[in-house]
Order: sequence, then structure tokens, then C-alpha cells
Amino acid sequence: MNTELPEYDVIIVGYGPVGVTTANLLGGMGVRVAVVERDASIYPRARAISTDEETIRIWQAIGLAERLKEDMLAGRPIDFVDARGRSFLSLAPAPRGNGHPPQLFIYQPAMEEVLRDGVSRYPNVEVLLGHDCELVEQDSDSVTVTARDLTDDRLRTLRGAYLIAADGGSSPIRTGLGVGFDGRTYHDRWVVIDTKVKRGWDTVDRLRFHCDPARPAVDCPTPLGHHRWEFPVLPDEDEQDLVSHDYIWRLLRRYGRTPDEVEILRAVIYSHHVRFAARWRVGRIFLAGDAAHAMPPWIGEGMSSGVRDAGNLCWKLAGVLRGELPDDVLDSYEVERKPHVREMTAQAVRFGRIITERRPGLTALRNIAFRLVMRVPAIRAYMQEARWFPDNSYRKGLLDHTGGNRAVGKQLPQPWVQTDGGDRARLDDVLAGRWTLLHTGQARPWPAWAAGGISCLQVTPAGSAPAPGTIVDDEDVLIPWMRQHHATVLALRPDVVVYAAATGDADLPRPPFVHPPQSPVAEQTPPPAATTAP
Ligand SMILES: O=C(O)CCc1cccc(O)c1
Repeated sequence: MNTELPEYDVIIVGYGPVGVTTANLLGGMGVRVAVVERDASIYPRARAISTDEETIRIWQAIGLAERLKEDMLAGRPIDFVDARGRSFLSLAPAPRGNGHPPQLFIYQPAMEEVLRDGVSRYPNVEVLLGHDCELVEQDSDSVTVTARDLTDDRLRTLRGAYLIAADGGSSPIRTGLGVGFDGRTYHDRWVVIDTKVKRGWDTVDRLRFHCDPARPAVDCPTPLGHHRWEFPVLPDEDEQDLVSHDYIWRLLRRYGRTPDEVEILRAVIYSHHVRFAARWRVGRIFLAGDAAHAMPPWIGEGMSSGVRDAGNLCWKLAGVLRGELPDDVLDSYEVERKPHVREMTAQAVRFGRIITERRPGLTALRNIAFRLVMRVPAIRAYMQEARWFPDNSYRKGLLDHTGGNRAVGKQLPQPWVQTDGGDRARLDDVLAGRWTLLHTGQARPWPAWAAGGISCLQVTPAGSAPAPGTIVDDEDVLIPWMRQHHATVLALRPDVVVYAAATGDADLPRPPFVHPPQSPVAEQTPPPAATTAP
């Protein structure tokens, strides 16, 4: 056993959207981080094309949401159309209260660049690009990574207290740990074509799933003048033919796209998977993103699910590293995230069935059935507003259900509020990633929490004067939410999920800390500036 203290708190292997979000989150929490990434520069392919309001909320926590949103397309409808281009199902997801647009199209390479620039704010994060992670070993105290610098072939050894494997679907680290997958790989393979629109911005205003039994197709505007097409490889087709420009033009011409309109940037064959790693934690190593789970793309949630992993794991790791939380809190990462990923995956599979059905009789039936049921207002609202979208709430995990309050495990909505200084700010920016007691005024001392130095905020109704120790519920969201959940006090985790709740005279359960949450892991980097209303 190596008795020296590890030089890093966390080593991240893989620097895609999950790795880079993790580096930003941990960087901002003052954690000493090393990132090991094989590629020397950003992967040029646009893999993910969509994200959502909860994911933007995580990027808000690293101060990058507004900049990222500048490069995204928000508020575009999603149409399922028949072989003649007539819509039989139309979605316009409704906001779920996170304070950002419910669904946004992205151009992944541009998004990753902004996220990587964000990491450069943190001197406590060292990024080793062009380094291949060759060996990962762990003992009871640390994880050791042997990485090869691909420019000069030299080996470098790094020791960290924990490791996050964000090294993609083929995750060599997961394989090396002998962790298997539950699930299956679909036989269908798709050609994914990214194009650049030549004539100014794309005039196509929506994602269309062409549910044509002859050959389904995905036709999606993506930001910064790009457009995504996806087509299945049919049983008698050769994959190599399908990525040839001749073949691609044949496919695109059918939808009126010619070399005059768009330039083909790249065409890649992808398989769809439904897979969940059997374990997401092995000792000091955590699997995140595609290394832990894979889903088909039909609700655009693959990448965002990985970013949610980062949002769940990072503050817990920082709390354990600071000695505030016990190590077993880290087991709650998989307990909390896996059911949500499973639910999301099940929805993606259901939508995939609608899109990819190729039996003409069934597709005709599907089109009629959807047109009929969408006339029923309740069904139309459920489908159209995406009420089927899985809720980001936990039943089990780092939660205290004592008292049986329904708020526990739910993430609080994020309205704009007025701070005690009278500024308008988004709720999460006020809470700033700290444990917080939020109450509606019937304050008790809550001594176990007060001893932990936890900040305590009173929510006052819209129209109240700003006062020290309060936030004004300007949009009338927080107080009704608490009333609806029969809670007069909420103990909020750093991810704004309710850890415990109580009402009236009932006491709050004790906090989960082993030490009060105050001491930073290392010199704490100042948090990014809060976004205030214009
Ligand atoms: O990548 C795909 O094939 C579909 C992506 C997507 C994006 C947003 C919503 C949605 O239902 C699918």
C-alpha cells in the first residue's frame, strides 16, 4: 500500500460532455482534479443533438448555462410524420419548472468547447489531453492511473483518492473491472449524417421523424447552421455503401436536399443499445455517462443522462473528500440515478417503436390511432407537453423519509426570486450549491442543522419587502409548492433535492453530516457569478 497522500482528489478519465461537466463541477468545489483524455482535441463529430432544462440547470451551477444556451436552438416542435409528410403526432414539451427551456437542440462540438473553456477557470484542475489511460489499479486508499503521453510515448503515474470513468460506451475501465452489462444491443444500425447548411441558417423549424415504413428518417435542425439526418441501414444494404456520398445524396434528395443546400460534414454508422452496467461503483471507481448506461436516441436523452450522473455524484464526492459526509453516501449515486436512467431508457424504447415500425399494416394503423387519440384533450396534453417525461425524483438514496413527507427526494422547482438585497436571481444561484434549510416562517431552532452551520432562508410571499435571511417568492412558485407538499421546512441538498421535510411542529430529521459542511477540500475557487435578471 502507498502511504503517501494522493496528489489528486479525483481523476476523471474521458473528456466528453460528462467528463468536462464533472471537471467543471469539481473544479468549482475546490477539488484537486486530473483529467486524462486520449484525444488531443475535441471529437469533431456531433453525437448528441439534444438536451433539456434539468441538464441546463446543472450547467447553470457551473456558471455556463447562459453562454451555452446562446449556441442552442430552444422551443422547436417535434413532429412524427407519415410517408407523405403529414403529421400524426406533434410534441411541444412544456416547461417543468427548472427555469430553462424544456428541450434544446445542440451542436456538440461547439458545446464542448464552451465547457472546456469553463474548466480553464480552475487552477486545481489539470487536463492531460493526448494521454491514453493504460492501467487503473486501486487499493483501500487510492486509485493509481498509468497514462501514456501519446506525443512522446512517456508514461505518467497519477494517484487520486477516487476515479470517475467517463470513458464512453466501450469503457476500457469498466471492462478492466469486469463489470458486465444488463440489456441488449439492437441489431438495427443507423447512418448518422451531419451537414452544414450552405444557404444561411436552416429554415427547417422542427425535428421531424419521417415514420415511413420504406425507410424511417430523422431530420433535425441543429444550431450554428447544421442539420442532422439519420437513416437505418436496411437488411440488404452494405454499411460502407451507405456512408458514401453518392448514397447519402440519394437519401437526402428524397427530402429535397442537394449539394446546393448542404455540405456533408460526416457520416457514421451507429448501433443502438439498451444497456446498464451491473455496478456503477467498484471501490473508489465510479462509472458515469455512457460507461454506465446507454439508451437509443429517440427522446434525445443519452448525453443528458450522463450529465445528470455528474450532477448527482460530484457534490457527494466533494462532501466526502472534505470529511463532511461518510464514504457510504457515495453508494447513493447508483441507487438514485439508475432507476431514472431505466425509466428514461424505457421511454426512449417506446418512442423508437413508433418511429422505426416498418410493417406497412401496422404503420397505417399507428397513424390512424394516433390521429384519433390525439383528439382527446387529456391524451393530447399528456403526449404533446411531454408529461410522460420521467420525473427527476428519487425514492431511495441520500434522503430521510422520516415523517413520510412527499417532498423528500424531489428537486425543488427553480423560479426567479428576490434576494435579501433586492436583486432578482435564479433560486439555484442564491442557494449556490450549499445545504440549505428553506422555511416559510414557522422557524424552529433545528439545532442539529444549526450546529452544522447550515444556512437557513425564509421564503416570503411575492410582494414582501426584501429582508436579511429571506428570499421573496416573486413568481409565486416556492410557497405553493411547499404548501402542496405539506411542508413548512425543507432541508435541501446541494443539488436542490429535498433531503428531509417537516411541517408545523414536527421536527426535522438529523442531517447526514459527520462534520459540519464548511471546510473546503483545497483553496476554494470563487463560485461563478450568479445570473441576475437583465
Ligand atoms: O438523435 C435522434 O435521433 C433524435 C434526437 C431527439 C432530440 C430531441 C427530442 C427527441 O424526441 C429526439
